[in-house]
Amino acid sequence: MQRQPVVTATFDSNGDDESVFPKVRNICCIGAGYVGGPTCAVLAWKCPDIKVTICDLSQPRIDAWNSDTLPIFEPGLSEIVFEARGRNLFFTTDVDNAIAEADLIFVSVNTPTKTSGVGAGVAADLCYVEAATRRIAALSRKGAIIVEKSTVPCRTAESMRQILSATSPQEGAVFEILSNPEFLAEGTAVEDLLDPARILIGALDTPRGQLAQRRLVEVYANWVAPKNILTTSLWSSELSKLAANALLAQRVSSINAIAAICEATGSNVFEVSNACGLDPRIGSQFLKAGLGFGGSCFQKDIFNLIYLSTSLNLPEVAEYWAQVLKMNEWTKSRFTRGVVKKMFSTITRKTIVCAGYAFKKDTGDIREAPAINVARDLMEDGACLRIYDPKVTAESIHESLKGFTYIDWATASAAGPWDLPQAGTYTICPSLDAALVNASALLFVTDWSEFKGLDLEWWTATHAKMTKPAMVFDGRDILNTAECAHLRKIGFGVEKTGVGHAI
Ligand SMILES: NC(=O)C1=CN([C@@H]2O[C@H](COP(=O)(O)OP(=O)(O)OC[C@H]3O[C@@H](n4cnc5c(N)ncnc54)[C@H](O)[C@@H]3O)[C@@H](O)[C@H]2O)C=CC1
Ligand SMILES: O=C(O)[C@H]1O[C@H](OP(=O)(O)OP(=O)(O)OC[C@H]2O[C@@H](n3ccc(=O)[nH]c3=O)[C@H](O)[C@@H]2O)[C@H](O)[C@@H](O)[C@@H]1O
Repeated sequence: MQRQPVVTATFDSNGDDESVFPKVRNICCIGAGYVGGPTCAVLAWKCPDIKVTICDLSQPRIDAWNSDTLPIFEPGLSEIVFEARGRNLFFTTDVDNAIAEADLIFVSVNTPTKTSGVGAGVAADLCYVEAATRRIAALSRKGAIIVEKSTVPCRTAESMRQILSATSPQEGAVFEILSNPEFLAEGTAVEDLLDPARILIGALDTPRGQLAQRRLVEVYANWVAPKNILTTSLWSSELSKLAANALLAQRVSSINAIAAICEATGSNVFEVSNACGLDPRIGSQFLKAGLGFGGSCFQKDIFNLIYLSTSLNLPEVAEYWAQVLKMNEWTKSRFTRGVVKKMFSTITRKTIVCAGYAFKKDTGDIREAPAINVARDLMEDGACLRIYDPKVTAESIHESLKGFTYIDWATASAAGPWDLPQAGTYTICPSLDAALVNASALLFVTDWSEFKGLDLEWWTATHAKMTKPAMVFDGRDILNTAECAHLRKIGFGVEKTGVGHAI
């Protein structure tokens, strides 16, 4: 029998019978990534009466979630997963069954920037959101509350609604779409989820939309204070997520622009940002100058905003946001240019240590990490790079440096200074101490806590084993003013991003 689409019944806004969406008991999360995994693990931990099934198409990812070594590193996450897993938290590749059973479905799939076709390089690729929506339409037996967790362009819920209306074969299935963007930051995901600054839930202003919104509010109310749960319209909620990331990224680009002025004028960007941040109208957060922002979202979400502005015929708005990205790219390359310049304008065959590779501390994620640009630029200039990061896997470093020659640690560590057969190579090192033997320069590229507060003895021993003149380039505010002075006394050349030499 041919399946008949149920067109109007699925979004009938007059049906405000509470039983349409009973209290949430069974949640499915599509996408077991950096957002879906931690978000729904915390939800399950906080709501033992709700069954939470996190599903993904990737078998290795689900296997890792079901193992002792989770696929992502987040402080505090494993304890939560180990406690809830098997009780009311489940990880599976059986996406279809999880959808069929659920009364609320989070869509937490990836929304990367398109790499080809219309909008290539700027527009969000919604193919994963659409595929998930079509799966829900096909399999949800009675309908469900569908929650956009992924970051999506404004009005994506409308496209999802049309797909559900046109393709759901289940007679009488009732769907409602909410927007509930995620604001967690990697490295502090568990903290952010347990004590969120706000939970944002957007819904249509219809009785059914409001009912669905109430159901999701009830879930969060298990651990989030009511004053921190914000309800808005669907479109405001979708746009708020893009706006929040754009505003945060803009602050980072703004302070990096000031950092360049500081270096040229002999001032100190950390003193400047402290002075500015004490004004409560400005605030102190997100004013740390450095190597530029990385991570999977800031760039992608600003591109998204640029594409939206352009398609709304607002070229000046698009240009404004494009400048934030331009400044970020310039910041990353400025750092590398500074390194080359200070090392007598040549780094060919010089051993340079890249301390950190993740886009920020407390994560193993390297998506859009400034370290990748730095590593590639330095190798193109002939450096023999030694990379050390406490959490990033060798596999992902290799993936990000395809096309460059890898030299294993045994070979690299046996070679003396300038002894490597080839310029422009990289090695992954077992520790920072080991990496520094015979190195010409140490670059702080990620703000790992273990790089901070290294004592005078350590620095003296390090200077002794490095090739002279030994240089330290601090791109992540690792060294304070007193430490910089101590290091110079020992004999290091020290350059800190955003800090000009006193005149
Ligand atoms: N990474 C972060 O810190 C944050 C990300 N976001 C947003 O959340 C969304 C997800 O981001 P991440 O978790 O970082 O991505 P991710 O790439 O780590 O995870 C997405 C997962 O979805 C799975 N998937 C894709 N299509 C599927 C389908 N049809 N059925 C089942 N599984 C499917 C993929 O296999 C992948 O494992 C994005 O829109 C992102 O912008 C929002 C806030 C923070
Ligand atoms: O949508 C997302 O993916 C998330 O993006 C960011 O979170 P995240 O990218 O994980 O990490 P951030 O702490 O925001 O740092 C982003 C980048 O900016 C850099 N940064 C941050 C702050 C600062 O002052 N200076 C600075 O250079 C960091 O080193 C890092 O490379 C936002 O902070 C989250 O609210 C949002 O949910």
